[in-house]
Amino acid sequence: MNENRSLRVALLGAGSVGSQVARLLLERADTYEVRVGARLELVGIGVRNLDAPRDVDLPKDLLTSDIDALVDGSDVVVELMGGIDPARALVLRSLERGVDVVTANKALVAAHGPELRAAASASGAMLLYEAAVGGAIPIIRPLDASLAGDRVMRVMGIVNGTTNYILDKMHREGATLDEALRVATELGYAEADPTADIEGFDAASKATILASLAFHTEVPVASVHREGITGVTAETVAQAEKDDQVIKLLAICERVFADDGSESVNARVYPALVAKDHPLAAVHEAKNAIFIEAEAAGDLMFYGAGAGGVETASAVLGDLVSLSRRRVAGGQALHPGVSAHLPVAPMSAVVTRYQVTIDVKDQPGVMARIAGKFGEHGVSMESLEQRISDEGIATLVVGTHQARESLVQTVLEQLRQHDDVVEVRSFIRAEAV
Ligand SMILES: NC(=O)c1ccc[n+]([C@@H]2O[C@H](COP(=O)([O-])OP(=O)(O)OC[C@H]3O[C@@H](n4cnc5c(N)ncnc54)[C@H](O)[C@@H]3O)[C@@H](O)[C@H]2O)c1
Ligand SMILES: N[C@@H](CCO)C(=O)O
Ligand code: NA
Repeated sequence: MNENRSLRVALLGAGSVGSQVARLLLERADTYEVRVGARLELVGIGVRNLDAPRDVDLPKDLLTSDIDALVDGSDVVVELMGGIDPARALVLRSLERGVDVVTANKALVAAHGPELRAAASASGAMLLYEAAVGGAIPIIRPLDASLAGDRVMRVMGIVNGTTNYILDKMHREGATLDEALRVATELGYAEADPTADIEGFDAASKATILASLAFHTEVPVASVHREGITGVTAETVAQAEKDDQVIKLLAICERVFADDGSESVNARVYPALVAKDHPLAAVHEAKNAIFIEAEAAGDLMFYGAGAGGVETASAVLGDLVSLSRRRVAGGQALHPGVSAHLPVAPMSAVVTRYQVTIDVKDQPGVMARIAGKFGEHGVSMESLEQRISDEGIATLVVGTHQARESLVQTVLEQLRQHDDVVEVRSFIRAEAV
């Protein structure tokens, strides 16, 4: 901070989120000065193309394509470019120089969190990333600070706005995935490459961040089991509707206990069935909702805008005000390292419920033989229903009680080879039914 009590803020990226951060930072400069005790002076906005059309009219003299010079002449960097390169190098260089950083870049934090935190700890700089998970919803700080004295057992919820928007439109309006994705992109919810959303990479990055904070351990993004929503068809949606259920892309992070009492953690992302009367089913459009189960606190629920430029800008600005206050007060930045070294349990060790839809040859005794396959492997069935019978083919829907993933996968493999089976049509986990 200089003698005039101002902090030089460099903004990198002026897309959906960045342009809103710039607008609010300029409009609210006087308010923030009072809140922080120093002026947050936007010294430049790093962009790729000075003349690109933008959602917001930004002062031309603030735009620059010389990002290195901008970063090197700042006290705080707000990284809203997205992607790994050059974001990683810019953030790392800033932290190494003792420059505080705010980012919304979950891909970066998930893949390089330990490296970035180490650089911040070494120089005393601060790294905040509230916007990286749940958009506007405060979720990073509650996990990192408010629940620091508790023992979190499970974190579960909807953490990707784009896929929630798409699935919601498929259920409520019969939209196709492609149509709904186009609108979600226009609304500024999707990633620059929307494959990250629909294939579950974005949610997996968020699951890594949530699990690492919740369990104080390192959960590499590569260890997160990931399934996206491209396999969710109009037929799966219609079947869920018939059963008063909806399909939601869920991220689940939990402690897993083996029979010998040893503890590990698991983080996973997949589309799952949710009962229509469960609160998650009422999460529409690009909203997110995250449930935390903690030993002392019990059940907590966080809900709000999970994506969107201006909504996400709120979380970015919250971080900016917060770290600037600390800078003004002269406080030391704290980046607690990993305090538990828990192994990551593979997907095969997970226990949950399942729904399997199987086309079988419609002949005497077939239901009993299919049921027998589940029983043989210790997978207990909750329901077995014959849905349709047409031209000698019957469609069976099997719902299981809690079962281990490895056992269910073995049953599926054997069913695919079974003489009675024409096709295993779909397989989905039932998480909140
Ligand atoms: N959009 C959301 O709802 C949302 C919510 C939470 C977090 N985020 C995260 O925020 C970040 C920004 O997202 P966005 O939606 O604003 O993206 P965006 O694609 O709308 O904007 C990114 C901007 O950065 C610019 N940029 C990219 N690389 C650059 C480079 N090398 N040099 C200069 N400029 C460069 C792009 O030209 C673009 O204008 C991403 O990390 C994203 O994951 C977005
Ligand atoms: N593309 C992301 C942005 C918010 O992180 C989403 O749809 O959730
Ligand atoms: Na958030």
